Amino acid sequence: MPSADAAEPLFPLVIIGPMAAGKTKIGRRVARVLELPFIDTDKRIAVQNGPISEIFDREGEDYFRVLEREAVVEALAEEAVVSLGGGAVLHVGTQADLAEASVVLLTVSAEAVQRRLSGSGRPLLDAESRSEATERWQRILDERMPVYESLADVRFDTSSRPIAAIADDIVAWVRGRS
Ligand SMILES: Nc1ncnc2c1ncn2[C@@H]1O[C@H](COP(=O)(O)OP(=O)(O)O)[C@@H](O)[C@H]1O
Ligand SMILES: O=C(O)C1=C[C@@H](OP(=O)(O)O)[C@@H](O)[C@H](O)C1
Ligand SMILES: [Mg+2]
Repeated sequence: MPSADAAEPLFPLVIIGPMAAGKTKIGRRVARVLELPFIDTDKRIAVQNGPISEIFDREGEDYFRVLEREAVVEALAEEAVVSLGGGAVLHVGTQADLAEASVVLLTVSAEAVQRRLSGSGRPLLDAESRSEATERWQRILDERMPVYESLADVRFDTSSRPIAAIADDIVAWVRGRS
């Protein structure tokens, strides 16, 4: 993992990581504390196109990824805290863009994520049971972890601490580099 360099520009400040790691909730909180705008790319896509699960049903994942890439490009142009969807980092253009950004990776254990998944509206985790959803989550994470790790400047685990405490740690990291 590259080390943070205080000479590098802070923006964009981007939160990445697996589904239900806390990117949306914690990113919003970080933005509030830093008094910056907050952008969640999934939220933007949903405002313009309807719920994510309906986009997957209607048009398929590939179409969602096109919309997602457009939302990411737009978001990264702003001085904001930007939380991405878990799969946004699969796009090679986004990987290149994130190499120039400040990137915070949020991680979470499978045990903790299991409690966060019920009725989550995440089409890739649609399953009969919570344990099946967690198995899917794990398989997807195993595939993506090398990408997350290659892009991250710093990482925080969200499995067992409150959202506010994790957000404060991220803010301290940001302030330490600016
Ligand atoms: N540190 C945490 N402790 C407990 N629950 C959390 C924590 N962070 C997030 N959650 C919960 O997990 C769920 C997923 O959070 P969310 O921010 O939507 O994750 P992501 O955007 O990474 O998919 C939400 O219900 C949220 O309240
Ligand atoms: O990991 C993924 O491929 C996805 C993650 C979701 O966002 P969160 O990571 O915020 O749940 C959302 O973009 C979509 O359901 C696909
Ligand atoms: Mg999210």
